[in-house]
Amino acid sequence: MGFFLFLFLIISFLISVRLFFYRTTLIYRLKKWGHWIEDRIHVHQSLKVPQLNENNQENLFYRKVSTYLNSLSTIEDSDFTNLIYGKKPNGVVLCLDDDQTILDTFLGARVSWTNRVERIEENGLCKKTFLLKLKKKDKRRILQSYIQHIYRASEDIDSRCKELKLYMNTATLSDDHGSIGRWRSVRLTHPATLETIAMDSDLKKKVKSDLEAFLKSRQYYHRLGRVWKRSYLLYGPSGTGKSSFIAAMAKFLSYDVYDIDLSKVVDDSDLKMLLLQTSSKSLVVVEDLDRFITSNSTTVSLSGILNFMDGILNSCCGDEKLMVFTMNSKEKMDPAVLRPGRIDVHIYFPLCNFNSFKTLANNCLGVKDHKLFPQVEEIFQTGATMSPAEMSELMICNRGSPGRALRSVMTALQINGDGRKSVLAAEESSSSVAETSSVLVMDSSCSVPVVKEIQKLYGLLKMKSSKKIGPSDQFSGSMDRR
Ligand SMILES: Nc1ncnc2c1ncn2[C@@H]1O[C@H](COP(=O)(O)OP(=O)(O)OP(=O)(O)O)[C@@H](O)[C@H]1O
Ligand SMILES: [Mg+2]
Repeated sequence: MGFFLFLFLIISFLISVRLFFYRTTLIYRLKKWGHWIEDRIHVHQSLKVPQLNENNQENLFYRKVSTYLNSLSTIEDSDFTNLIYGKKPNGVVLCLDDDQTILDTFLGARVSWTNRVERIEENGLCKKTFLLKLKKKDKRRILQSYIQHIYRASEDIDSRCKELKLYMNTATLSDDHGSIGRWRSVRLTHPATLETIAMDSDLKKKVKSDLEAFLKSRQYYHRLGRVWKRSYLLYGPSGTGKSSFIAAMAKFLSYDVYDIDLSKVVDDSDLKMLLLQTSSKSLVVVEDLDRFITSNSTTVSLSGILNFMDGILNSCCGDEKLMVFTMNSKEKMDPAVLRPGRIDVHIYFPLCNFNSFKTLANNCLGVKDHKLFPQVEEIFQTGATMSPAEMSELMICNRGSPGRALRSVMTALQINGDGRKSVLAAEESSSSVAETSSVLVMDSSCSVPVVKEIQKLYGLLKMKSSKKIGPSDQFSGSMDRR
């Protein structure tokens, strides 16, 4: 009995000591002393990573080390650190303080980094250096792979926090800030994401997984001896979300967008030059390709465009590229333009159906369900439809009252419905949904003239509704329209 009591007391004592160590900073202190003693026993080597090289130019490795160190979990656990406003909205990042040291471990070796900042009295400038200290015995074993690890990790972080850019080609060479050769850039601020695009949910999933598979297939493309690129054709009536989808794709992939305006391209070789000046991990976009090809409104020849879409030059302008072309209709297109390899994925953007209406109602009005939904569904069943652009603007104009917004959508659909029925009946026979291993095709009915009719009708509706709505609604109701 006495023995068990003694054992119990010993165990309780040990648990209390352990709790005491962990609840206080003692364990932390002990670890620190342990490291201090270990550091005195081993021979260390120090390596400097200066911010500037001998020509006073930026040492890019310094920036990579900085990104890497600021992402380490040890910085979160350090005694003190700086909180700095980050690139992402509402994002705050941790940042090493001057002369702060943090620890890192790699392949079982412990290394320390010190953020050395020397102030130069004469000119008041600072000389910044990262000082890497590691055991001499670990140096040969880990240094090479540790440097590669820092490179990879910082590039990964950079691509995740990257600010996306939209490049547009200019008619002449530009030396403005943010320009590269003939490309001029602005921040890509389009708010569309794949989630906000009203689109058949299965198709959206297929596109997402196609994009994800593309991102992972570097080895595959290289083994096949093919350029790591994929081409998409987005086609459908005006206002169905093709341009918004491009912005959403760019965000999903974290790629910059190079938007080529063919009317500003002088000739075939000019088009080649533009392509050569694009970087990898980008989306190269040509909007309204059908208009340029069928109306000869560009000085670029058809063969120039075909070579641009799938020529030898593609292999010289950086890997990992998506090419996206938009059209209202592909009917009058030369089959050579659409052949696999030039276009891998065809995505049709249809006018609204009940499902896309629900997505738009959720986006624009924050309404997931409403008592008027069954009536709207009935109207869609009669074959009435309109473009998502028209529908979302009707909703935005009336966003103060979801009921009024839905009624205005219903009225627009009803007035238009009779006219569309005959069009849809004629087109239904030709509608199909098909998919092959490399090509996604979704065809259904569309007719641009009808969209124009709705635009006229929409003008009338807007006038009517603007009489009832408040000043903010009137403002958005008078938004510029195509
Ligand atoms: N499928 C959609 N889902 C969500 N919003 C959409 C959709 N289609 C259009 N819109 C809205 O309508 C507006 C116009 O869309 P967008 O410019 O992407 O159409 P488009 O197909 O590129 O038209 P165009 O052929 O005339 O260039 C966008 O601001 C977007 O908010
Ligand atoms: Mg567009």
